[in-house]
Amino acid sequence: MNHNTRGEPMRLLIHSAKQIVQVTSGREKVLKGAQMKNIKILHAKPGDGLSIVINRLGDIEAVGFDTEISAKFRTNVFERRVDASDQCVLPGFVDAHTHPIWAGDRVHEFRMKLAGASYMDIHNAGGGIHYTVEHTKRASEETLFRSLRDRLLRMTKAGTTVAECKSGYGLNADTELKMLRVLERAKRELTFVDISITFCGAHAIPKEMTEETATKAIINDQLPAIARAIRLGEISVDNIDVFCEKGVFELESTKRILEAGKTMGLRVNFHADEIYPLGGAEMGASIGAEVMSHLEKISDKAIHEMAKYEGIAVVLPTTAYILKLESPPVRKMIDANVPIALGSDFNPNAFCLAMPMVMHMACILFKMSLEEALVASTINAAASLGMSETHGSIEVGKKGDLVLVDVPTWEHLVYQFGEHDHLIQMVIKDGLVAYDKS
Ligand SMILES: N=CN[C@@H](CCC(=O)O)C(=O)O
Ligand SMILES: [Zn+2]
Repeated sequence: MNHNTRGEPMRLLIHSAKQIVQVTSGREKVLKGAQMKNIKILHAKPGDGLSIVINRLGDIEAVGFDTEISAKFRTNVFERRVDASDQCVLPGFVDAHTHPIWAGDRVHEFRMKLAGASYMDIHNAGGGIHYTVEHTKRASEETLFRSLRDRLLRMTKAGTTVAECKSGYGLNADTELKMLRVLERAKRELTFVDISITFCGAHAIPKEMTEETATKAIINDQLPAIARAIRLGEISVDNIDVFCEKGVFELESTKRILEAGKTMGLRVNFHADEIYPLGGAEMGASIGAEVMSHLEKISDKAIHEMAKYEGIAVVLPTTAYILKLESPPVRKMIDANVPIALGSDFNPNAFCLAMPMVMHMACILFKMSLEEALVASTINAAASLGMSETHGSIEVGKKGDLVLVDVPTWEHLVYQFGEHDHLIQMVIKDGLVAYDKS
């Protein structure tokens, strides 16, 4: 308990829990290598459960046994008390990679893929991202906001309290700005989730352009328009992304766009080496990219380089599964001390919003351990967004973002595939109830 909080009203007391999965307890900002296996867990003692106190700023004030906490806080009034008997408490999940704002689903392409078409076949024939762009261009801001809110709420019900959210279905300044305004509105209005906003105008080459003209349009038209809107306080942008892939934005164009974003103060967080081993991650490492996603085809050299400067690898099991891609070499990356984070990659190609399912798939497809999958969905995912000082673990001083789960031990949330709706009882965001199953 911090000094001078004696007697102050507190926002929330959670008590009687049987496990608190803190993940970290020493203010670690990111975990790598063998550290990803060693998570911090508190266990209730016979007759003494576990408590968490959250103050009126929404920050964690104390974590400990019920008896200690009730003695320390005997003079404090709690705005709300939650009895977590028989429940395990985990940090809110951080989804490190999502494309949640778009109109026009692609269920027809799911059918085409089942019949044998590849992702790039569909993309090159004008479908895929291009199909979603056409629908997103025509959608109003209000329509986009409503569907975004609904998707984010569904994520939160599955335990997500922080999500990285990309634009990228505009491909021109007007529609990209429209998407970024909607994301900004969500960031300001929605209290159940924190959002890290990513500009992904380089998500595909518009049909009427070449790679070169599209690159110039992003650097000379979209980025300046975004910088202007940021200056006017209309939007905020945290990260810059490019779909760096053979036949989309290749190495040279990707580098130019990322460097232009970097000059604007954006964090570099881009799609690399997903389908073809283009060398995207080597290029990313050469410019010190904070984060690279996918990495199915990452080279050994890039793994080595990322480990040297602690570049974070965001791996995406839903996409690898749906597109039947070879898995990224996650074990090799962990052994080399590259910090790994997980994302749902929610998008019209990979319609999955639930981090418990992502963790399960990461264990099976990418051979991650349960602990590694949890670290990758909490502290490391927060680190990928530059937010791990405040999010991603249950520690005093951090944000009160929690998931309360009715399971014998926390591992059940990952083990019981697809059962998160049944198991998650409550999600807390900044000490307020964001979702209550009862
Ligand atoms: N690969 C590029 N971007 C997305 C897919 C976007 C889409 O197909 O609409 C991804 O991360 O998987
Ligand atoms: Zn993506």
